[in-house]
Amino acid sequence: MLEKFRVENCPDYVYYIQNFLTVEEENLLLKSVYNVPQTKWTQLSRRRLQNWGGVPHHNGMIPEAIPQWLQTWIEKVAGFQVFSHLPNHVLINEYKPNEGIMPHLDGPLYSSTIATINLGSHTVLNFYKSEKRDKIAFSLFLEARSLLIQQGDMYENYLHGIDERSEDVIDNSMVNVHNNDLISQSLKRGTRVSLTIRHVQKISKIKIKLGR
Ligand SMILES: O=C(O)CCC(=O)C(=O)O
Ligand SMILES: [Fe+2]
Repeated sequence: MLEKFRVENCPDYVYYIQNFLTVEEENLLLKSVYNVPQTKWTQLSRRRLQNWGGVPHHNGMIPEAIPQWLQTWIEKVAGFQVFSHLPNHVLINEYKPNEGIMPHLDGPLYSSTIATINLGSHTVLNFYKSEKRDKIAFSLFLEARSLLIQQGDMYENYLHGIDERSEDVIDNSMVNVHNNDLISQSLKRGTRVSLTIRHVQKISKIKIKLGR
């Protein structure tokens, strides 16, 4: 089912689905993201984030209920049958222009399939061979309303990061760009919201009793 979305010229496996969401769905989802209490946001120096499902921890994540507006999207993405377990965690990141994320690996807290819903603005996700952080191996051009699925070698062995810039020049290092009209175009970034949907492997048995 996903085969026609497979991205070539990069390690196994990457799937990229343009217009996975309609504009209406994008607006509704953004509305839900911005409708949460301010205390749900964690402000970092170069982005802010919301953790849903619990905070992953090497001793085990203490599970928290995921709201229906997110669960709906978890189930839509799981419909592609790429996950061996139903995802139990969503990390929402918000990047303003000139914000990004340093090259990193997501590590063993998560199972090795990850889905990203992209909202609000394009960005460019860069990949690095673990031993060579200084040189970009290849990149993906992520458009608003798209879905990215990564698995296996791609997830386990390549660092990923987003440069802190206000615009991106599209070039041939972006392995999922097939429209030659885009090459050399300079695109201004807006505010991007990404939803990273994953399965956290280790769950704590401790149940938090809610007061009452
Ligand atoms: O915003 C993105 O697409 C990347 C987020 C990310 O790499 C992370 O939170 O670990
Ligand atoms: Fe990451």
